[in-house]
Amino acid sequence: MAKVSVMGAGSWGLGLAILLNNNGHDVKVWSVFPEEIKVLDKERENKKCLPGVHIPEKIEMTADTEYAVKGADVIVLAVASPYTRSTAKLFAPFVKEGQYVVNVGKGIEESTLMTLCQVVEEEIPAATVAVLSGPSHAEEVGRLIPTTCVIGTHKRKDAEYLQNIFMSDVFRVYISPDMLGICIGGALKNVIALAAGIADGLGYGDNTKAALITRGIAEISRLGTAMGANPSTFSGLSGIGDLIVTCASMHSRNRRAGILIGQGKTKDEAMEEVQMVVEGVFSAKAAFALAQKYNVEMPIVEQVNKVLFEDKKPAEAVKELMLRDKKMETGEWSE
Ligand SMILES: NC(=O)C1=CN([C@@H]2O[C@H](COP(=O)(O)OP(=O)(O)OC[C@H]3O[C@@H](n4cnc5c(N)ncnc54)[C@H](O)[C@@H]3O)[C@@H](O)[C@H]2O)C=CC1
Ligand SMILES: O=C(CO)COP(=O)(O)O
Repeated sequence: MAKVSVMGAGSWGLGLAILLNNNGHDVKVWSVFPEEIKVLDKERENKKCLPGVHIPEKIEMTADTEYAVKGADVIVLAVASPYTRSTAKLFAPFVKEGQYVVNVGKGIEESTLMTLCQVVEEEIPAATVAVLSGPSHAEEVGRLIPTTCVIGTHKRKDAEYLQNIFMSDVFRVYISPDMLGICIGGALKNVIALAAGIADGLGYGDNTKAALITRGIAEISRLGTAMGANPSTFSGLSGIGDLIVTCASMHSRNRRAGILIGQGKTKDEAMEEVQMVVEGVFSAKAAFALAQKYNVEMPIVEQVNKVLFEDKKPAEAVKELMLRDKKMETGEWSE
C-alpha cells in the first residue's frame, strides 16, 4: 500500500482521497488554508463542495506542506487551474526524485498557454509527473459509484504503477502515453460544457446539446491534433467521455454556470452562484488563443468567449453558429 497526499481539499481532492483510502492507501489531505483543514477535520464533511459525503477518520488532514509532501509515494495535485503553478511552487522544495505528482486539475494556464502538466513539470523537475482525467464527477466518485478514467505518463512503467494505485472495482483506470491529448481534452471540454449549459438556459433542446457535443469534440480534436496529440485520445475518456458527462450532468459546475448565463446572468453572477470553480471561464480565453496560434477553427469556443467577455447575447451567438459558412462534415466525393 502506498502513502498518498492529496494537495487540495475541494470536491475533487476529497472525492479522490475517499477513493484512495478505500483502496487501502495511507491518505493525507492538504490545503493551503489552515482554517479549511480545521473545519474538515472537525466536521468530516465539506458542506460547500461535497455535501453529504463522509470523509473517513483515517484520512489525515494537514495544512503543513512539508509534512504532506515528505515521504509520500504519490502526490495528487487537485487545485483549480489558476492555483496549479502557485501550489506546485509551494511544495516543489520538498519533492524528491522518484516521487509521483499526479495532476488532476483541468485547465490551460492563460498567461503561458501551457497545459497543467507542463506547468507542474516546469515547477517540479524532480517529480515524475502524470495526469489523471476522464468523466468523473467528485459527487459520484466520493460515493464510490463506478467510474472510468485514464492516466497519462511519459513512461509505461509509471502509468502501470499509478494504475494499480487508483484502480478498484468502482474506479477502472486505463493508461496512455498521450499526456498532451489527455490534458487538452480535459481542459477544453469545460468550455464546450459552458456552451451546452447556455443552450439549456436558453430553453433549447436535446438536438442542440447533441450538436454542441459532436461539433465540440470536432473542435477539441482539431486543436489537439494540431498541437501534436494523438487524435484517438479525443474519442476516449478524456475526450468525448468527459465532454458527454460535463455537458449532460447537473453535477457539472461548468454546465450549471452556463445555464445561469443562458438565463441572462453575467459570468460573474453565475460563478458567484455556483460557488465552486468554473474552469471553463478560465480556459476559454486560452483555448481561443491556442486556436489562433495553431490556426485552427474553433467557432463554439470563439462564441463562448464573446458571450463571456464581450457581453454578446447568447441567442445571438447561437444564431451566428447556425448561420456560419456552409461546410462538409466528412469525406470527399469522387466526382
Ligand atoms: N469536482 C469534480 O468533480 C472534478 C474536478 N476536477 C478538476 O479538479 C480541480 C479542482 O476542482 P474542485 O476540487 O472541484 O474545486 P473546488 O472549487 O471544489 O475546490 C477548491 C479548492 O481549491 C483549493 N484552493 C482554493 N484557492 C486556492 C489557492 N489560492 N491556492 C491553493 N489552493 C486553493 C482549496 O483547497 C479549495 O477547497 C479543477 O481543475 C477541476 O476542473 C476534475 C475532475 C472532477
Ligand atoms: O471534470 C469534471 C467531470 O469529469 C467536472 O466538471 P465540472 O468542473 O464542470 O463540474
